[in-house]
Amino acid sequence: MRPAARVQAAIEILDEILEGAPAERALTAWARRSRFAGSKDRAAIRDHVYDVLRRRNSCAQVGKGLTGRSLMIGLLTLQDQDLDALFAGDGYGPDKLQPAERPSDKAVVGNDLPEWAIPELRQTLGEDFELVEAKLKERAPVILRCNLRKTDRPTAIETLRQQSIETEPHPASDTALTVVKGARQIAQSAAYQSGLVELQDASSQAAIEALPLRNGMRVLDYCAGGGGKLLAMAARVEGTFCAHDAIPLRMQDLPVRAKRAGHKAHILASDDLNSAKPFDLVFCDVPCSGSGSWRRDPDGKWRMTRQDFEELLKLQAEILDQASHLVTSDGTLVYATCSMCHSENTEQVAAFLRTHPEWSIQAQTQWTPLQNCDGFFAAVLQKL
Ligand SMILES: C[S@@+](CC[C@H](N)C(=O)[O-])C[C@H]1O[C@@H](n2cnc3c(N)ncnc32)[C@H](O)[C@@H]1O
Repeated sequence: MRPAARVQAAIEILDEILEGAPAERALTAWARRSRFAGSKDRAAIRDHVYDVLRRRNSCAQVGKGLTGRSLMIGLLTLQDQDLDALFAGDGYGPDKLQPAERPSDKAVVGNDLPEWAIPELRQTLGEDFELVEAKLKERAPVILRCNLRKTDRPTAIETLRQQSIETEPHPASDTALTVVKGARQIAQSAAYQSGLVELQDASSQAAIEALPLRNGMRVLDYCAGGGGKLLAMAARVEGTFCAHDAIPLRMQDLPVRAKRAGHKAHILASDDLNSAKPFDLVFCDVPCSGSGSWRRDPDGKWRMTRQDFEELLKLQAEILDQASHLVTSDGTLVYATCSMCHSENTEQVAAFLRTHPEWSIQAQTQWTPLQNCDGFFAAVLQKL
């Protein structure tokens, strides 16, 4: 496909997203009905769509409208691309640019955040708010976790290099590697397929590294999902690792991932929890706004409403309370989110402590993209 045809494809996909389709679904549906497109075309179109979603307000402002076409005019202007060459009206490219569509001044006012999130983020980030907001417009780096059960970081770097994937150590965690070349080869590489490395952001790895894990512990990942946090914990110590999720289907890949990594994960249904022995550590990676990972999932940023957010806050408090009953009398409860919103993090922990005076905070950490990682929050709570 020529660059202009890729732009036209992005316009059509963005129109579907604006009508309510989730971005991933719209991209997949387009790829299915466009068998002529190769993997490079699909990747380029995806980049256009995600670049727009990261800066939707700015693109709409410069492109003077909230349609796929205006957003792409805005994006390409912000990227200093030759608009007339791309909107030439030939082949499979978009129609010629009309005089009224000429973009407005590139100087953008305002930000690329939903209204409800602005006070939340300001409260957490203080004077870093503008810097973090600017970072959220960028593409996120690809980060790997080297699996300490199978390798160490220098060996993983060398093994990946032999497979044409260049990485460098990430300062946030002793297991984290930033991919600087060859990101698209990772899933097919022997290093990934044999479980030497996993995809995981550096802040999640740093949060796991800071936990008081010891050999022999019984650990429960209460909101396990795909099991990323469970696998990262199991790589660090010998113990019994159990996984639970309110939607068990979300854990369907976990057994295969655990096997690849050389661990065992015991899947527990909600009913099993009632009769389970207490756990030394319960990790709650609760459902959240995802504001810390809006670089990776910018669609999520525009989908959540204030009402959704308030419902999430209630659910988070319920999960924290339920999970606290599953911990041994001297055990550890970890509350984590991939959010930078005040109400989801420190406020949520403070509210829990007010109603559960038998718990105290051992550590509470907020990561932000200014540390070259996704925003993430973890509070380690100990029973008194
Ligand atoms: C942030 S995701 C977990 C991601 C996962 N820990 C990982 O590292 O891949 C939150 C998970 O919580 C689950 N969840 C939602 N409500 C829950 C509840 N009441 N109890 C337990 N899990 C719940 C969701 O199904 C979702 O998989």
